[in-house]
Formats: sequence, structure tokens, C-alpha cells
Amino acid sequence: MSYGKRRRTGYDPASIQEYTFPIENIPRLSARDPEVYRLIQASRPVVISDSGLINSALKWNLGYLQENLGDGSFHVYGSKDNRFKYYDEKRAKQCKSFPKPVKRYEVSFNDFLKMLMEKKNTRERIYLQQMLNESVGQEIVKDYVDFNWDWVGRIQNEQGWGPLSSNLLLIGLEGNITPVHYDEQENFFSQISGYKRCLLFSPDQFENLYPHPVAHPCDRQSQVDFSKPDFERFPKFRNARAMEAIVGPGDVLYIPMYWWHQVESLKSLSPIDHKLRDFSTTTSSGSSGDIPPVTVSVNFWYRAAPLPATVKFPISAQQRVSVMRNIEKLLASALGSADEVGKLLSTMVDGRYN
Ligand SMILES: O=C(O)C(=O)C[C@H](CCCc1ccccc1)C(=O)O
Ligand SMILES: [Zn+2]
Repeated sequence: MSYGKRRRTGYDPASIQEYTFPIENIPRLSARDPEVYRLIQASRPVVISDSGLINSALKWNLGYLQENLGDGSFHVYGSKDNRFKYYDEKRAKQCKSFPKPVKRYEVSFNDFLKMLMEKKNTRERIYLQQMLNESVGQEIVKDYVDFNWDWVGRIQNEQGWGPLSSNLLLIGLEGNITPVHYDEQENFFSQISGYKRCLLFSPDQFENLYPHPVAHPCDRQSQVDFSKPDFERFPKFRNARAMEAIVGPGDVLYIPMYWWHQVESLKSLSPIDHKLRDFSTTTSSGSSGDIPPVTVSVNFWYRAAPLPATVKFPISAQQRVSVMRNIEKLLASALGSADEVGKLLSTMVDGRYN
């Protein structure tokens, strides 16, 4: 079932990267439409345009956040290009040969704003990704309490999901890309300011997207770089097909657990007013005018529903991924290292199962 045309308002279409795979649209519906809940029930992506989930956060511009986020520290990632490929710190320590794709800084929000200004001239791009925690100021707590918990809580209960595990605050530069990966939690991805293009791939496309081994620092991330796919190493990537949603302020995208997604911050057409109190007094270079436009999002990660008592065959694509993950983990521990897992699996399969 193909849904309408790509949303055309608010962002610069020239900031949409061209890729090699076909793209369908993710349905964009009102929270009043029962189809929304049928899609969520079926673990299919949907954009809900008027849920009001994060209406209280639509005023979260950089000035307001600077005033109210408090003086906790924030994780800010730096990348030498525009890709922010996540990696697991402790696994990276065990893989001495692993080239870290991004640097991680721990800074105050003010330092983040300074980095935004200074990085404007350097090659390095930055991306603030911080879980909202009790260190935030009272105003932010108030806004958080005013999220539409009735709406999202009803879905959480109806779907039998586990507890909310975290809300990640995301503040990135236009052009930043989070490369395609999957998460093991249900996600209501909410857009606060600016526009993001979300490319989603169903869990049954595992074989088209070639994730790193489970024991690798980039577990759950695809090895394929969409901007220059290596079809020799990843031939099945030719079969990949995406669903797309371009989300703007107030939109909520349901990203079902195990669904692959790549998130790209687009260029906003209307200038974003950061309402930053004059910044020049506290830093050497420039005033708030020098702050480049950013996108702001917050996600809602929910733990999955418990597995059903009786398994229904054939198992779902998500269950297949979970089984493959468990086998990789078991073999890595049984063999004492992840390096021999491939060899052992080939020995098991070659000439016997294929
Ligand atoms: O909400 C989601 O799931 C996203 O992927 C949103 C994405 C940033 C996620 C960063 C990340 C990726 C992998 C592991 C932990 C953190 C964006 O908006 O750029
Ligand atoms: Zn994600």
C-alpha cells in the first residue's frame, strides 16, 4: 500500500540526499484516526501529526534550554564528517584496532553553545545526545510533566509495552546524519524544532543491511554507507527498500522495535530564532547570530512487551533477529572470542544447510 507524496513544506528539498534504493512514504495520520492504533498494533511505522505528545516542549529553543536545562553535563559527539555512527565505548576498548568514528565530549550546555559557534568554521560537526535526567531545571521538569502522558501511556498499556526506559534529547546541526541502525526498544520519536528525514527498513531486511557482528562496538549498526555503498561486499543491499517520513515540529514517528532507521537533519527554510540572550559577553567570538541552525528532537524509548507464552510459527522477522543475536552471543562466549564465530558457522552451514 503506497501512501501519498513526500511532505513538501518547511525544509529545503535540496538537502534531501539521493540514494540507490526505492522509497515509499510512511503514513501521516491524525491521532484521532483509528488506523494509527492498527498500525502500532501491527508494529508498523506511522507519523502522528497532532498527538500533542511534546507540545509543552515546542518552545525549547537554545535560549530557553540555556536558561533552564540546568548545569549538568551533556554528551556531545564530534565527527570529522556529517555521519555520527554510534559505537559502544567499552567494546571499543577491547577492540584496539577499532577506529572510533566519533569523539565524545562531556560539556556544560554553555560549552555546547560555544562549540556550536566555534565548530561553524572548523571541519568538525557536533551532535548533542543526552538522556533527560533529574539534573534539568524546574521549568524543563514542568514541560516534561506536561507531555501528553495520557496518550502515550494508553498506547504503552494497550500494547503491553514495558516501562519507559529513557528520553534522549537530540540537538544537531542541519546536515547531521545518524547512520542506519536498529534499536531493541519501541520508540516514539518526537520532533521539536527543525526537520528530520527518517528512512526506515523493516526487520526482514536484515540480510540487505549487513549489521556488524553482535560483539563489535558498532553492534546494531549497518556496515553499509548509503552515500557510497560497496556492492561487492554487500550485494544484497541492491534489494533494500525504504519507507520515509519527514518530521517537523510536533510530529511523532513511531519507530517499531528492530526496525532499521537512518535519521538526517534537513535544512529548514524558515530561519530558526534561538532567542539566545546576547552570547558575546561570555565568549570571545561573535554573538548568538553566529549560532548555526540546529534541529531538536526527543525520543521515548519503551522496553518491549514480554515474549508471548506460546511461540506462533513461523516466527516473526523481529524474533528471527533476536534468535540470530542470541546465537552470535552464545557462540562468542562458547568459543571464548568473537573472532572464530564466522568460521564455526561456515563449518556448520557449508555443504550441509546450503
Ligand atoms: O531515536 C532514535 O532511535 C534515533 O536513532 C535518533 C537518532 C539519534 C540516535 C543516537 C543513537 C543511535 C544508536 C544508539 C544510541 C543512540 C537521531 O535523531 O539522529
Ligand atoms: Zn535509533
